[in-house]
Amino acid sequence: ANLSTNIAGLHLPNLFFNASGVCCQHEHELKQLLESDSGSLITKSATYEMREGNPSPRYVPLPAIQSSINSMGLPNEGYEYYLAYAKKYDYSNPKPLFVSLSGLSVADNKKMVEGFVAANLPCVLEINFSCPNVPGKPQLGYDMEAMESALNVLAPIIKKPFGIKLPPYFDIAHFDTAAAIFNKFDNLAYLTCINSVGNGLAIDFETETALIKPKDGFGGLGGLMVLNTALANVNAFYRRCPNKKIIGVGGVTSGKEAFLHVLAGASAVQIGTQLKEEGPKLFSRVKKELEDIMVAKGYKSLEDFRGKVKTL
Ligand SMILES: C=Cc1c(C(=O)O)[nH]c(=O)[nH]c1=O
Repeated sequence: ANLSTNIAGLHLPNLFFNASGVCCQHEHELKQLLESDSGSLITKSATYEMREGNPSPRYVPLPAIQSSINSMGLPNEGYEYYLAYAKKYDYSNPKPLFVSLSGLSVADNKKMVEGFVAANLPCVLEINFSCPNVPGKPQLGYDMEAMESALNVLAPIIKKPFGIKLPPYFDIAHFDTAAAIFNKFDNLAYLTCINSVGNGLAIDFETETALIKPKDGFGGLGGLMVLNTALANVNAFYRRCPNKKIIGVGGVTSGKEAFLHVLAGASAVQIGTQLKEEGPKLFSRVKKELEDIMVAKGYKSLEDFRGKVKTL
């Protein structure tokens, strides 16, 4: 079975990679991804300046439901660290490099994008419109006008194919409005759906206390509990944006959920919570699981079933 795929004009040897934020803030973590069975890798969302992020505990697994809650607060080494990494990356490596940028303002995103464009590197830029955990900063992904004006600034500067990281939407009208905006930008080559489901609250029954420290315990939800919201967002934009690819993320713990993401329309699949809990050896497991599923169902490539979810 062939698990290869193409995003933004680049070939990925297999469709799996990390969700931005997991196993990708520091070079040694990115090296682990390079040495794993992932098909690609993406860096932790960068801000213009380095950030420590929110106070801990700020990530907690919810093992009973194979999920997690986080309010990391955008800890990262600052965009120049990731620009330096992208400059010395070996692009003869079969794994393409994706770089995530999450500026605290459009001006910051513009400065970071200009830095990468000036360097003229083969890496793919992904603009994160959906960080739910920066206190006092409403996420761009839920402000349609702000998202469109940010794209009007950034898309012409980037020129090359790029992607955006989207929050989950929960209303058909929002899928319609957002897709209409995205379809205005030809070099917006792909959409990554979904970021964590924002501002959930996990409470410990025994101690009667919130599990994470930032924001009174409010944080982004990930893992199996967000799978069906993720599948809906992948399929909603797959149907509405025929000229764009969709990267599916949310709830992938095994080959089975990855299969469902491709059935919903995903061209690549990212893994966050399960990668955080299991480590990069996860990629060997889910690859094998998906290959076995495809053989059992008689599919030879992802194209044989991508987007072919049936309705009643
Ligand atoms: C980039 C910040 C993000 C963070 C974070 O650093 O808190 N957590 C998420 O679940 N999604 C994000 O996009």
